[in-house]
Amino acid sequence: MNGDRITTLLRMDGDELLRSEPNLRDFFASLGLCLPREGESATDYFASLESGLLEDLGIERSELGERFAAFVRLMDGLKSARLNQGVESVTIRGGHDKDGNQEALELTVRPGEVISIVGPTGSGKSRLLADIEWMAQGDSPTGRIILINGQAPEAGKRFSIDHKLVAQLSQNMNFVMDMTVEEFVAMHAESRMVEDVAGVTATIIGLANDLAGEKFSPATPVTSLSGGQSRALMIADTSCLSSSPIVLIDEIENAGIDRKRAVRTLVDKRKIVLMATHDPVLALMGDRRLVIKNGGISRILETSAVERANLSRFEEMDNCLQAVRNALRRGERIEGV
Ligand SMILES: Nc1ncnc2c1ncn2[C@@H]1O[C@H](COP(=O)(O)OP(=O)(O)OP(=O)(O)O)[C@@H](O)[C@H]1O
Repeated sequence: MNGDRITTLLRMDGDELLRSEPNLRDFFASLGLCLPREGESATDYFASLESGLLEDLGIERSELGERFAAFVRLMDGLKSARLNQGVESVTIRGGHDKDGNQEALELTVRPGEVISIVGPTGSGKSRLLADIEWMAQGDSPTGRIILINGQAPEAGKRFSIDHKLVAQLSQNMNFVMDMTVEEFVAMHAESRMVEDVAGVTATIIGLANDLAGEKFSPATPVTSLSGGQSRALMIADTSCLSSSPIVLIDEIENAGIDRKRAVRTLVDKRKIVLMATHDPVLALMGDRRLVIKNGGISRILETSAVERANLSRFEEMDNCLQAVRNALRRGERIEGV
């Protein structure tokens, strides 16, 4: 289909390539590679990579071109999919908290915004996500009303499974099917009618392995994936295959996956992202944060410039803790910190 375009991209100067297709940065990052330099085409770059490095990364040189092509097709497919399906805004019209006190607010969120949801355990963060997922119309325990483009969605849209407006990544991923990872992802890719099922499947599994601490193979049965691995697979799958304009993320916990990278993978300028979290770094990645107390939204805070400036410091602290966690998982002593 777009073979000429792929050939052109492969021959383009590295700098120009990344300027015209900034998303390709993710392609190189997902393989653990640096970016091609100015004056160097992707083809030249692939040819110049050291064999030892490729071996370490577990990629054959001959696969690089195919993977590149699969990524470009995926990117083009997503662009042409009607990504936001006409969703210009989501409005949360307040209901009441657990004691019946009114939640006096009307909050409108637009594509490109990332909203974090914070609050103590049991305060109602998941409930808020569920209200949005099911586009509550005063018929949930909170009495909230969710509007799409300022209007109540038609019942058909609300309960449609094929054209879901919302992609929900929930806390528990329980696979019950007797399938390998590859079969599972391929089945999903087929159901989304992508052209290059094998390429897309390889891209998703590659991305999931980048996010997961412990690697898994395409032949691993989905039922034997760990919590973190299945979560990583779901994140990669959602980011590559979901065309839903609204993405809900319920706590990317510390199950050994690269949480910040996972969130960056899911955030798309054309989507509305709402994320419940207890993690300060993830919370501050949002443009605004909703503070939930006793079942109601008690405050809406815009992430301030000072908080953003602090974020890099918190990230450093988080990286340090993450290194300790990883060392602990590897069975090492934690003495040299
Ligand atoms: N406004 C409300 N009115 C009545 N019940 C509510 C309200 N908000 C939340 N609940 C209920 O409170 C319980 C806890 O809420 P929820 O699971 O959303 O908490 P959470 O903040 O996600 O907790 P955690 O951080 O542990 O995941 C649920 O049973 C939920 O349905």
